[in-house]
Amino acid sequence: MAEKRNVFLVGPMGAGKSTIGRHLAEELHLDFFDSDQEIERRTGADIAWIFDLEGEDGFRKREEGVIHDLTDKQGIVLATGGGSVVSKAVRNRLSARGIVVYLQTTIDKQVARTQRDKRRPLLQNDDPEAVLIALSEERNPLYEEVADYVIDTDEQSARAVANQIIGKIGL
Ligand SMILES: Nc1ncnc2c1ncn2[C@@H]1O[C@H](COP(=O)(O)OP(=O)(O)O)[C@@H](O)[C@H]1O
Ligand SMILES: O=C(O)C1=C[C@@H](OP(=O)(O)O)[C@@H](O)[C@H](O)C1
Ligand SMILES: [Mg+2]
Repeated sequence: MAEKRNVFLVGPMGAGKSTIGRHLAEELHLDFFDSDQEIERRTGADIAWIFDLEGEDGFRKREEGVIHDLTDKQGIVLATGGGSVVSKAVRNRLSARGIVVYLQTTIDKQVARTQRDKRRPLLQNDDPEAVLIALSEERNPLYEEVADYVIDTDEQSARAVANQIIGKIGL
């Protein structure tokens, strides 16, 4: 049987990777994974607690390991965490193992979509917008580097974005 393709979603916090990924997997009849959820499942600890105990470096090591393991699979949609692409090993692994889709959005939408959710430790401070701007300067070139496709998520519902991805990637 022909190898089943994987779809990997990358992009910043609030781009909609976790939400759109779920819809995409449902539509394509693929299994859905989320690297943050998988880290929490394996450790039995939430992301904020891991950041507290192990720092961002500890979290990144776990994230890299989880993404490496999940990308061994075939026929999955994987929503990655927004910072995972900082690792070159992660970027290489995603490129080698599936179709990489960069979900793009504006800083304003990121702020609006993440402000009520206390689960993102990097945004629990006085000026989350400034953090998102700084991260975008560092990471947007990396999302672009690794992406096979770039999709704007600003003006459409999560389900509509999932359908647009399906149209573009031709799965
Ligand atoms: N296209 C969209 N339009 C409106 N709201 C969205 C869209 N995509 C995601 N959201 C909402 O934004 C929030 C963050 O989405 P999430 O999937 O967690 O993003 P990410 O995983 O990229 O950080 C959630 O409340 C989700 O329902
Ligand atoms: O951008 C980041 O560094 C992070 C993004 C989060 O995932 P989402 O991109 O799904 O919000 C999560 O992995 C963690 O809070 C760190
Ligand atoms: Mg997510």
